[in-house]
Amino acid sequence: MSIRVHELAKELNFSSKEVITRLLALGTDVKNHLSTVDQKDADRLRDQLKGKEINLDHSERKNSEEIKTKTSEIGQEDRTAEGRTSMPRPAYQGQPQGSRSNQVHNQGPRPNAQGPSQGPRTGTQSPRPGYHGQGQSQGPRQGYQGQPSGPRPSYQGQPQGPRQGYQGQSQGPRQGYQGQSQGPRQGYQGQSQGPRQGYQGQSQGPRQGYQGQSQGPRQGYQGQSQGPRQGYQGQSQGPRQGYQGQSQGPRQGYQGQSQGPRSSSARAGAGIPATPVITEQVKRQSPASKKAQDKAYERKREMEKERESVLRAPHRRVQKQPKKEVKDTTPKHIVIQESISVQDLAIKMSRKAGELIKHLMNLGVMATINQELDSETATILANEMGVTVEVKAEKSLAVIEEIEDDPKDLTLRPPVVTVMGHVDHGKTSLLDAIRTTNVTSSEAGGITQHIGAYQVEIKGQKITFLDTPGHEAFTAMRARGAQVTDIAVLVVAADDGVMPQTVEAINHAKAAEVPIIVAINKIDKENATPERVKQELTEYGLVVEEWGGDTIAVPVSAKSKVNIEQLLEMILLVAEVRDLKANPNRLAAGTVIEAELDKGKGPIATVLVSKGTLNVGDVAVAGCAFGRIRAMVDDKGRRVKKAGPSMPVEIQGLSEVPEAGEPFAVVADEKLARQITSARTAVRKVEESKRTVVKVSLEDLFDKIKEGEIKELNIIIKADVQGSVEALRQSLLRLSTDEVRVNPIHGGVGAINENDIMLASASNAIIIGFNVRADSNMKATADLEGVDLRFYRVIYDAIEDVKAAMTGLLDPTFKEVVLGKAEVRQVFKVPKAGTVAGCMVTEGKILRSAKVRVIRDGIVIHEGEMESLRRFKDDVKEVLESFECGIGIEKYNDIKEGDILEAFALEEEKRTL
Ligand SMILES: Nc1nc2c(ncn2[C@@H]2O[C@H](COP(=O)(O)OP(=O)(O)OP(=O)(O)O)[C@@H](O)[C@H]2O)c(=O)[nH]1
Repeated sequence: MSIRVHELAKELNFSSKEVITRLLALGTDVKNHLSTVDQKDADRLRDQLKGKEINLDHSERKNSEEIKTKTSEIGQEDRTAEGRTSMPRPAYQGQPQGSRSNQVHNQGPRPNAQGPSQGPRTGTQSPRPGYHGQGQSQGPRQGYQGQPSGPRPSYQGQPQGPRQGYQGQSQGPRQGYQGQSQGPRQGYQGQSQGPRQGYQGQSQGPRQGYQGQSQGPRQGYQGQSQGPRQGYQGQSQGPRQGYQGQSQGPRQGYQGQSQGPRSSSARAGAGIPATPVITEQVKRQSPASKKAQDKAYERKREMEKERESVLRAPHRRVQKQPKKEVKDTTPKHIVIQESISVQDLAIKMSRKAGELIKHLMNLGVMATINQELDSETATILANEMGVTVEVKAEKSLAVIEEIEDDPKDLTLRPPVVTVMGHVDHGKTSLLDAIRTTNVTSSEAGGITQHIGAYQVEIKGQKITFLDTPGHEAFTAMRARGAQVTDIAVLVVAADDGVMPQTVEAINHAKAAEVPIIVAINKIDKENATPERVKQELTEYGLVVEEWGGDTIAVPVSAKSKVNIEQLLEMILLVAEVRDLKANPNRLAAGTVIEAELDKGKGPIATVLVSKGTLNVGDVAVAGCAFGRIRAMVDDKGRRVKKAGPSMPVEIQGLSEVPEAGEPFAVVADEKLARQITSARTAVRKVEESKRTVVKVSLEDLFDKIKEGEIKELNIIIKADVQGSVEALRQSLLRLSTDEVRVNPIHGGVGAINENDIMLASASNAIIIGFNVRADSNMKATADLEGVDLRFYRVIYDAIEDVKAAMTGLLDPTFKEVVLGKAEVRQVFKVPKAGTVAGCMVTEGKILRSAKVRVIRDGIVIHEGEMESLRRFKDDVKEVLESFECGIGIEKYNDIKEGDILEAFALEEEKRTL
């Protein structure tokens, strides 16, 4: 009856592998655990193992010394076909005497086994895995080697306890162990002197693995070697891997009496185990060995702790280091553009925005996180914080680069005309007359649309008229940087002559360096005196041709449509002289004339093409708006697909409503358009935050002159009477020097109005008010536009200030601060006290201590001290807005109802130069 290997193994309480080995040793052919073994072979194995079992039982009750004996006996019974067994063992040679894997004293023929081996083997002689020999081992040790007479992987020496890998005086050949084995074995060589793999007992040649008394460098164990070793070394002095008993060389792992440096744990003396790994075997060890082992264990623990702390220490340092590095990595140098927000700067500097704001406060700048800082402020701030700054003006996307056209590509384009003039002089009528008297038959029947501009054709040539008459719109557009007008038509009613707004218009056109054609209108009227108009015009630098000048003046009647064509011809003539040209074959660019949000069409904008040709389908950018042009309509309401230079068209397709006066341009694609508009939005934000920056002021005039920024000081003079305007103008003109020319671009009678501010803004001028005021709205506008307003009551003061500013000596020690305004509602004559004005405080507050100024129709008629301030019958120190009060002015009684009393104080001001 046969039995399967695994069943037999189970029965014998062995592993299948072991059973297979044993069966093979018995000559039974088995391959694996499923192989069948016949009854006879199984019995043979059973018989063989019977004795061993007895021994095993017995050995469990013995101490290690006995165990050794038992194992020897077991070895005789040949559990592993090695030692004294008669079974062949692979790789064994010589006379093995030491313990080997599971076999001691085996004598049987083994494959390659020759001679009595004494070297170390895998395992020991004790009933421990891998232990054999006479090592006097007392405790379980791994890799321990006392004074082994044979080399073993790991442990060698005088083992006292059962150890893994221990080999005492083993004599049998073992795997990896070579005691005094003399027979040729694989891996083992007892007293062999030749090179061996694995153990070599007393060999002297180079060996791999163990070497008994070898002195050469060895891998693995070396008995008395003296060289450096890896692992434990018994008495060895040579280099070894694994354990070495009394080694003196540097070793890796455990070293018995070694004196050399060791990595990992080290044990003193021979036979002290490195680690108590095999707990089962601890039971068997003697008290002495136990004590020694405990000691060793404790010591090892200590060493491990030490080692751990050493390992941790640098780790901790490594963890801390990055923190330090984070601080150190704060940039020391940054590159910024011309402006940067506090937040962005903080990010660039790797600092907190709050920190920057704090520093800014220390520098006297109150800023929010989103506030844009100019490069100068940002540089000062960063320097304060130890960071150097490089300002790199990157090419801004916000500005579409101007492409210079080749002169040969340029062709004549129609002139763009703006009609200006005084109120009611007939501007609108003239524009209508021109539009309706349009001479082209081809356009007859076309419904004229008001899209902000229109074109007329005369003698085959076109003229573009901007629909919004007046210099206000013209200047407002200029203030936005758009100068679309080529020629100004100045309408002067022949029956009225040159009026204040006529003068304004002349000055605005001159400031823009736009040629003027005078249309003397209403000549149909009986009281029309065109000659007087021509006469008056000369006073403003416009001398008509017939009087030897270069100003073209055409007498017209808008109402009767007289001389309209002649006017148009004159416009063409001037245009011809100006040689107005553009390149039609390029991407279009121009200006937004008007824009609105149409309920049906969305954002619509009338644009005037200045160069190139605009096509439906083009992607256009207008200010901060962009989009693909869906449709275009001309001034006659016709759908068009193209619009060349000087042609006004209404376009649809923009993302939002752009502002009038903003430039527009066609770009390559929507992506670029999007980039440009987002850059412009950013720029706009910056500009908004910089709005308060004064363009030119008397305070910084000297600096700007010095820096060469200003070569011309533009001044607008507003005075109570024309005589004062003239007097101031002449005096200021005389201040011109080689470095800077004083240029009074406009002078007029009356209060400072929005047009003055717009002109000043567009022309970078300052405004001098002589005996006139600007209302609070105008002041706010001036502040917004960055226009410097100056008020004087003495011409000499005004002259002196400008002079001082030009020479860098301006000393505005006192600055006037308007405290409040009161409107005179009633005037009382009080005996002895004089005239008292019953007022309503309309703005701010009136202080008793303040100075007071009497303004009538925007003109300052008196300035003096306040004599009394009363609420009902009580004297008070101040009266707030919306309260009534009585004001008496020192030595002044000419107060009238409707006058404005302005309370002001003079505050000392530090010079800013
Ligand atoms: N007799 C006569 N009257 C004219 C002539 N041109 C305009 N008018 C009249 O003058 C008045 C003012 O004309 P507008 O065209 O409104 O003048 P404006 O300059 O546009 O006026 P504002 O829009 O207020 O600035 C109207 O009543 C017109 O009829 C003209 O050539 N002859």
